Amino acid sequence: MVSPELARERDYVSTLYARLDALRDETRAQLEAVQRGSAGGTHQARTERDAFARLYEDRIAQLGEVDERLAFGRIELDDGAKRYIGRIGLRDADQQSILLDWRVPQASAFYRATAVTPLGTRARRHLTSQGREVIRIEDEVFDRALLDGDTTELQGEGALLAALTAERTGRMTDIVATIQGEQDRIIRSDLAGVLVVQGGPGTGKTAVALHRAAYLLYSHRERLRSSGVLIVGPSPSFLQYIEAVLPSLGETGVVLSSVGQLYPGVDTTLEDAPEVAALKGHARMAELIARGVKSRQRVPAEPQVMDVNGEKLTLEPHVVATAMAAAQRTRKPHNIARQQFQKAVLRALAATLADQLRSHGNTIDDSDMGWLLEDLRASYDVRVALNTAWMPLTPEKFIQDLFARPQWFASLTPRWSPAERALLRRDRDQPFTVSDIPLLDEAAELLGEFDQANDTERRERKRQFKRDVENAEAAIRNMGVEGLVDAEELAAGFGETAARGTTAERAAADRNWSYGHVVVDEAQELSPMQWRLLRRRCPLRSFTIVGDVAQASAAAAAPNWTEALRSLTDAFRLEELTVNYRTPSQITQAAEEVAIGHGLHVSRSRAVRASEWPVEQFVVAPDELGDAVIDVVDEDRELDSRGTLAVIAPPSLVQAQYLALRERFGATVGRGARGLSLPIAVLTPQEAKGLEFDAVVVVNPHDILESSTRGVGALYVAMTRPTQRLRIVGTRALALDAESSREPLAG
Ligand SMILES: Nc1ncnc2c1ncn2[C@@H]1O[C@H](COP(=O)(O)OP(=O)(O)OP(=O)(O)O)[C@@H](O)[C@H]1O
Repeated sequence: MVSPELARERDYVSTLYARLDALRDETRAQLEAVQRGSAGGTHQARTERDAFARLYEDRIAQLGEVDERLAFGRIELDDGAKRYIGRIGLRDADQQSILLDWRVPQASAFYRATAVTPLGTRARRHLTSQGREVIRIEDEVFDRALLDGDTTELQGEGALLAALTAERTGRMTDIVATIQGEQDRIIRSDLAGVLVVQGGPGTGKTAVALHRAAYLLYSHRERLRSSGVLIVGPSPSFLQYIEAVLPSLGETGVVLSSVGQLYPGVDTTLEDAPEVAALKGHARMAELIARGVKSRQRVPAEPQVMDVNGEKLTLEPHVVATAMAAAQRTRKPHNIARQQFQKAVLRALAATLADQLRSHGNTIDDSDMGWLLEDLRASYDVRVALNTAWMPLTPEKFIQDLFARPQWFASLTPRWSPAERALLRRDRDQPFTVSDIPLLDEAAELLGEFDQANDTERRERKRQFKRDVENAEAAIRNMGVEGLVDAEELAAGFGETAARGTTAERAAADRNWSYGHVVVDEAQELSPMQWRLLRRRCPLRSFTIVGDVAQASAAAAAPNWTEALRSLTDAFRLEELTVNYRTPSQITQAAEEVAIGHGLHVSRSRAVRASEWPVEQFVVAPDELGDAVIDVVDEDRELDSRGTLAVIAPPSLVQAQYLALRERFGATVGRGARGLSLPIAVLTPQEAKGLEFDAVVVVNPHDILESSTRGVGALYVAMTRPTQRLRIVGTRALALDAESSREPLAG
C-alpha cells in the first residue's frame, strides 16, 4: 500500500521526467532540423551547422546522463513553499522553476540546514528512487522544540547509510543526494585562491573535490568554459575509477590527467625507485636544469677559422661573448634567445667578411650585405660554430642527455655525492618515468619552443578562436537561441578550431594552456617539482588540493601542507574533513592503531557506521601463504559473490598472487587497473590509492611495512580501502586487537 505522501511525490517526480523527455524531444527536433539543412550553403554556414549539431548531440547525451535519480530532495521553506532539488534545474513550459539545480544558492539549505540552524527551512525530505520511480521518502523536521541534545549531525541518515552500504561497482558514483554539511561548505567555497582539504581515508575528499569541480563549472561557467578545469589524480586506474562522476553531474569537458600525463606528448606510468624519485622531485632540480640550459650557451676558448664560400673567416671568442650577453639579457627562453644570438653573430661576421673582401679589392656596399648573410648561413662551418656555442634543444633531448652524460652532469652538481649522481645515471634510450615529467616541463619552460613556427601558430590559433567566438555569437543571434547555447562552446566546434577538438582536448595537448582551476587529488604525493609544473598550468593559482599527509608514500613526502606546498604557494585556506564515510568503525580503528603503533601521525576520523564483520587476521607458514590467500578470497566470495574484492599485496608478491588467483578464479581476476571492472582486483598499495572495494584482503602486511621508508603509510592505505570487510593474511602476526586474530586458517 503506497502512502498518500509517497504517491504525491511519485506524481511530482513523473512530471519532472515528462519535462525532461520533452526537452530531449525538443533538442532532437532541433538536431534533425540542423541536420536536414546541412547539405548546402557556404562553407561558413556548413561549419556553423555542424557545430550546432554537435552541441545538440552533447545536450541530448547530457540529458540522458541525469536521468538516474533526477530529483532526490525537497525542502519546505518557512512560508510553506516547497522546492525540489535535483541534478539539473528544470522549468516548465511557462518558465516556472520546477526543479532546482543542486548547485544554485537556494539549494544549499538542503545540505546544510540543521535543527539548530534551519536556514529558513522547516523540513527536508530525501527521495530515494529506483529507475524513475520514487520508492522511499525520508523526512527531517527542523523543530527546535524537539531538540533534546541528541541530534545526529548526519543529514538524511537513512539515504546516506543506504548509499554507504551499497555494493561497489569499481566506479565511483556521485554523492549529490547525500552531501553532508561540512562537505557542502567546501564544495561551495570561493573559486579564487588555494583551498586545501585535509582528511583521513574515506572522509570524502575525492567526492568533495569532484563535486566542487562541478559546482565551480556551473557557478563560473563563463570563465571556466573557455579556460577549462584540470583534475589531476595519481594514476590512470584512479582516473578510471572517478571518470563517470562528472558526466553524471551533467559536466563534461574537464581534463582528467594522471601525474604521468601532465607533459603533452609523453604518457607514462613507469615509476622510478623511491630514492631516485625523491632526488628528481627535489626543488633543487629546477636550479640544476637552469644551470644545465645555461651551460649549453658556451663561448669558445679559441678563435675559430671557418670556410665561407672559399673565404677563410675567423670567429673571435669576444664576438660570440658580446652576442651571447645581449641575447641573455633579453631573458627569453634558450631557443628563442638563440635566434637573436644567431642574428648578432651573423651580422658581426658579415661585417668582418665585407672588410676582408674589400681588402682583396672587392667593392662591397650595403646592398651586398644580404647575400653575404646568405653565404654565412649556408656555410657548414658557420652552422657548426653557432650550434656549438648555442645549440637549439628539445626538452626531451636535454633531459635524456642530462642523465646520460656523466661528466656534464657532474659539472652541474658539484655538491652532490658520487652515489647520488650514480642514482640518476641512465642511458639515453631509456623511457621517461613519472618523475621525469616535471623535469621535461621545467626544461620546456626554460628552452621555449624549439620551432618558432609553433609559437607563431599558437598565437594565430588564439586569434582564430577569438574570431570564431565572435562568429558564434552572431550565429546564436541569427538562430534565436540566445541564452541556450554558449558561444565559446559553439566556437570550439568551428572549422579550423574543430580539427583540434573541444576546449578540453585543446587544453590537454597544450603545455602553455592556462587553466581556470586545477583540482589535485592525493596531493600529498606530489613533489616540489610537480607543484612547480602545476603552478605553470594555473598562473591565477586557483586550486583545490585534497589529500592526507598521513597516507603519503613518497620517501620525500612532506610532513604537513605548508611544507608540501612550498613550491606552489605560501597562502592557502585549510579545511578538514573528519567523518569517515567509507570504512566501518572496526576497520578504521584497526588501521589507525596499526598506523599509530608504527609511528605514523594520522588524522583520526569518526566512522559513520559499524560493520557486521570483524577485522580478521590469519597467520600462516610461508609456504602456505598463496593457498591461504586463495582460501580467504574463496570464503569472501561465498559471503558476497556480487561485490568487489581487492587483494592488496606488497610489490614483491603481487604478480605471483595474481597468477595464483587467476588460476583459481579465472577471468574474474584482474591485475592493476584492469581489475577494477572485474570482481577481483589484485593491486599494490600504491595502485590501490584512492580506490575502494566491498572487501579487501591484505597480504603480508610486514612486507608492505618494510617495502619502503613510508611502508606504514602504504599499509594504512591498504587497510582503509574496504567498505565492508577487511582480512589480513600474513606469515607474521600484525599487532591488532586480540579478538580479531584467527589462527591457523579456518578450513
Ligand atoms: N556525503 C556522502 N554521501 C554518500 N557517500 C559519501 C559521502 N561522502 C563520501 N561518501 C563515500 O565515501 C567513500 C569515500 O569517499 P572518498 O573516496 O571521496 O574518500 P577520500 O577521503 O578521498 O578517501 P581516501 O583518502 O582513502 O582516498 C566513497 O564511496 C564516497 O562515495
